[in-house]
Amino acid sequence: MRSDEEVIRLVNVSKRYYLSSSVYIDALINVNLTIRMGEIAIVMGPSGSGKTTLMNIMGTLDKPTSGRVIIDGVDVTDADEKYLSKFRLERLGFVFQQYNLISQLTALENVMLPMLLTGKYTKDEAREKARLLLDLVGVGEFANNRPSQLSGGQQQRVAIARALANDPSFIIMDEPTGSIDLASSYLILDLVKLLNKAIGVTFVIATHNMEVAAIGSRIIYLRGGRIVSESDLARIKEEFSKLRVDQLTVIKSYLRILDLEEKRLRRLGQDLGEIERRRDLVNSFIGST
Ligand SMILES: Nc1ncnc2c1ncn2[C@@H]1O[C@H](COP(=O)(O)OP(=O)(O)OP(=O)(O)O)[C@@H](O)[C@H]1O
Repeated sequence: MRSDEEVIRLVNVSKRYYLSSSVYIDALINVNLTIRMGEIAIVMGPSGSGKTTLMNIMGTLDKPTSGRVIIDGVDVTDADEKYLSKFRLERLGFVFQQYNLISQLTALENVMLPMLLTGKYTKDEAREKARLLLDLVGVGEFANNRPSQLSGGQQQRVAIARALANDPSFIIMDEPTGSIDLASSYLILDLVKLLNKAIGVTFVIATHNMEVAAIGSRIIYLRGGRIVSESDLARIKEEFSKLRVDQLTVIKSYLRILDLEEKRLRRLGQDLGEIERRRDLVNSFIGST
């Protein structure tokens, strides 16, 4: 596969959910989208904007009501479930918020399973590759632990190793850091970046989290089932980067507090140096903005 090659192409994809014979929700409306090899594509948007529906369609877990879905150059729109489950196993990797590891199996066995299911690996080959994959994601020493004996971040890394097992064309991640602490989240994000840069793994990641989004090479922003245009995206980025507090209100209040403190210190006959220092700080901050 060449590096500019398309791994996903959606052509006029729409998805309508019927709640009754006459009431429906358009979860996706005429979505056209191409994801190329080597991208980290981020899917964002408000709750209910269609992210999960889009991810499920890209992962061949759901079918569009109309439009075409082409993965790895194969039009899978009308493919049956038997074909699709083999297709998913051999070509796609999935990492979910809740890890979805099999609780009765060890970390090693969880990573071996997708390889064994293809029938293309002997048990020894699968075991050896699974060990290497666990080392690669930094949890090799926990190979024989069951998921319940691992932290959330460690389980997520096992899930990434499992997703890599059959060398997928791309990995779909749904809120990959949603259930883990901050330190583990950074590890996972660094790992995703490294896998992308060093090994060229393609990722499609749905998230609400701007820190996750920041590792992306592209943001696909959904609103009301439609992809928001690139020009709107600049505005959305600006919205995100805006301070959520009104700077002027904070500064004015703070200056009033300093006035009050000054009065109090004068009353007590104390040194005003600290008050002056703080005023200078605020003034230099105002001067810099
Ligand atoms: N199985 C279903 N039956 C009926 N309506 C559905 C179904 N799945 C999703 N929807 C509706 O389709 C729209 C898009 O849902 P979707 O789950 O794709 O959004 P989302 O962006 O992933 O939301 P969130 O961020 O809250 O998970 C919503 O209005 C939702 O209520």
